[in-house]
Amino acid sequence: MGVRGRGENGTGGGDMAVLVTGGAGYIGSHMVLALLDAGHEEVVVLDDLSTGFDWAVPEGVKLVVGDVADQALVTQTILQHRIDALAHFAARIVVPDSVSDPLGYYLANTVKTRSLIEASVRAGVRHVIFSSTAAVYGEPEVVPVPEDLPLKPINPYGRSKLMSEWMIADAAAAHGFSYVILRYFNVAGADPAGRSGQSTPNATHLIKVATQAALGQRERLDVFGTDYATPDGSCLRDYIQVSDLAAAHRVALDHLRAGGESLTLNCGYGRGYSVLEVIDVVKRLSGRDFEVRLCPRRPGDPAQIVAEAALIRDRLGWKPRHDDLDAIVAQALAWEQHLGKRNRL
Ligand SMILES: NC(=O)c1ccc[n+]([C@@H]2O[C@H](COP(=O)([O-])OP(=O)(O)OC[C@H]3O[C@@H](n4cnc5c(N)ncnc54)[C@H](O)[C@@H]3O)[C@@H](O)[C@H]2O)c1
Ligand SMILES: O=c1ccn([C@@H]2O[C@H](COP(=O)(O)OP(=O)(O)O[C@H]3O[C@H](CO)[C@@H](O)[C@H](O)[C@H]3O)[C@@H](O)[C@H]2O)c(=O)[nH]1
Repeated sequence: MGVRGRGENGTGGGDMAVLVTGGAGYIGSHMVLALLDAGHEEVVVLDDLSTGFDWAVPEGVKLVVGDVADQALVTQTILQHRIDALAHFAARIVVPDSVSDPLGYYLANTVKTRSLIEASVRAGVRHVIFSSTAAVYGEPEVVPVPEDLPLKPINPYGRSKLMSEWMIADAAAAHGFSYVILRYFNVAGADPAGRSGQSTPNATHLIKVATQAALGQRERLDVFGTDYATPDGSCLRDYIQVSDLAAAHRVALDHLRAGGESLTLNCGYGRGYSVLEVIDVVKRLSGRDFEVRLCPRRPGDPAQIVAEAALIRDRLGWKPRHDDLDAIVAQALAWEQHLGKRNRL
């Protein structure tokens, strides 16, 4: 372990590079933009394009198309591009899918992460940033949820991510790399400059689905459950804007490269909105009154999940700049319109 090398076609210069797995996807593409905007030019994306898009990777950024579990490819990429840090976004991400296909999720999110971490550590990666999720808390007894609450995920997706968290912490202790595990709450919105957004055609995320309904791309919106123990009976979520989340990764990278300690941090704003509140905002901002159907609960959904959001500000000095549901929904609507035009071309 710990042997570094350099391939014949290295990125060059003294700077080390970041490997972003899943960088052609929604959140990963925003991290690539955040790194470029901050002047980190040495970024390499590894993505199998299963849910991502090659056009989401900015020009000039190297895209390696392949699987994170392909250890030969990972090793070659790390050595060739002098990678010292790994930001691991690649995963399957849909909670109800994980309930119907748990083995697929444990393979994609746990087994493949094990393979990636092994290859990365062997090739000399020093720092790991891992995309975890609020789903590791399950149905929390305390809201807002602090990081040290007992972890009791209630769906295979959350368990697949929690196992990876444990694996990364154990491997870091044994092999001497440092890590930041970021537990995202509900990620939404788009790059305010319109360079990227949530582009998966069959995405299941509430704000995406609601904006598609508002723009006439879906017949209606189904609300999954109105009998929860919440103020209006629908589920409460803490929606974090995607560029704010990307900025959290950037400061996490700076922290680790400066020799900072390993951390596990919530990424949210600390305030919950109900499904019905979100729908109202989408209707108001779009000016469209689409059909909303009240449906039974969806399997695997916790009633409410809101971040205790102080630790990341304290430890990383992270300051959100887009904590505003109206702005998040407006960005999502603008991105959906952009995609609509793009698809008609
Ligand atoms: N979107 C959210 O609200 C949310 C919340 C919490 C955590 N997360 C986590 O954030 C990360 C990114 O999610 P996203 O919303 O950007 O999803 P996404 O589907 O847009 O991005 C995932 C990317 O990973 C790629 N990928 C998947 N499996 C791969 C593999 N085996 N090898 C190489 N590439 C692979 C896909 O092609 C895609 O580009 C995931 O780890 C997810 O669990 C997302
Ligand atoms: O058409 C829809 C879509 C969603 N919802 C509800 O809206 C809420 C949010 O759902 P969704 O946007 O699908 O996100 P979550 O299931 O909360 O999961 C997201 O947020 C988690 C962190 O909280 C991440 O781990 C997951 O990857 C990410 O998909 C839930 O109550 C859903 O039941 C609806 O009522 N109708």
